Amino acid sequence: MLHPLEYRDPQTPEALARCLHETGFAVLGHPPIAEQLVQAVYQDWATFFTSEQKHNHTFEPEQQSGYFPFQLEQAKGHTVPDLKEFFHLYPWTDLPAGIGDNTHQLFQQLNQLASELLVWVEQFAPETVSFTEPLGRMIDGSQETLLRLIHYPPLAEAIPPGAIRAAAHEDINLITLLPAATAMGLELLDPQENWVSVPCSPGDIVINGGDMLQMASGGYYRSATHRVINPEGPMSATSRFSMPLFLHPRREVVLAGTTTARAYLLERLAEIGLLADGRKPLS
Ligand SMILES: O=C(O)CCC(=O)C(=O)O
Ligand SMILES: [Fe+2]
Repeated sequence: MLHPLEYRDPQTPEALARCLHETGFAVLGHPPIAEQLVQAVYQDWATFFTSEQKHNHTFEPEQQSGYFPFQLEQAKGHTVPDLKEFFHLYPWTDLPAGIGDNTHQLFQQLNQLASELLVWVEQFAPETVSFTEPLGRMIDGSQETLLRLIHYPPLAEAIPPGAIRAAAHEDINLITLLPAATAMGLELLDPQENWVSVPCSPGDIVINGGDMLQMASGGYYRSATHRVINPEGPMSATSRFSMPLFLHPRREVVLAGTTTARAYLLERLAEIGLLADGRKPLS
């Protein structure tokens, strides 16, 4: 099911649409993104997460841009915080010192690839599915799209009960492009409710549909539930890095009916309490 679809294979546009319909997930092999670029970006951010300067970039709740520290404390209520720290980079976010142009290049290249994939997704949707504007264009010039650079540190000896690297969730946005992470751990909940491990060969890109695509397609495309599980054995002493690009439409784009992308996002953020206390991240 999750065999990589080859970017250049003429069957791939249709197969990608089918995967996003059936499972909400696909893996793209040999995409037009240089693996060296991905590795260079991982290197830069590994250095950032190691240095104490990261604390000078702590996010502002209003903007949701910047560094989100690892949350050691036991969270209130039912939620246990994920075992991760991360940085949210929007097109307008200032890069921390030491982060080079590679990160901007990767952002731009992934964004361009996403436009192409969205054209395929629209082209191979059934005629009964109509979008309010061409899907590929919804993300043009969007200031809401963000690259989330994530560091999952080695597991501590005592982790809070139930805490995992990333708890089961769906992404809010249209689609997500995820260059292969540095280690395994990503799992997808398939339509039969089984957790399936998502492969991550270096160079591949994992694609998943989000809630906005599900809504804009009247439910045709699935927003798949996924999570990142904790490693076992020697791997638990190692870090894992990943960097999903969450593609968001421009804020005024109408997703369905009269709901704009902005209104939908605010609704979702209010639901998860983000607007109230600014602690929870955006996906
Ligand atoms: O780290 C990963 O592989 C996935 C992360 C993820 O799903 C998210 O941040 O929304
Ligand atoms: Fe996610």
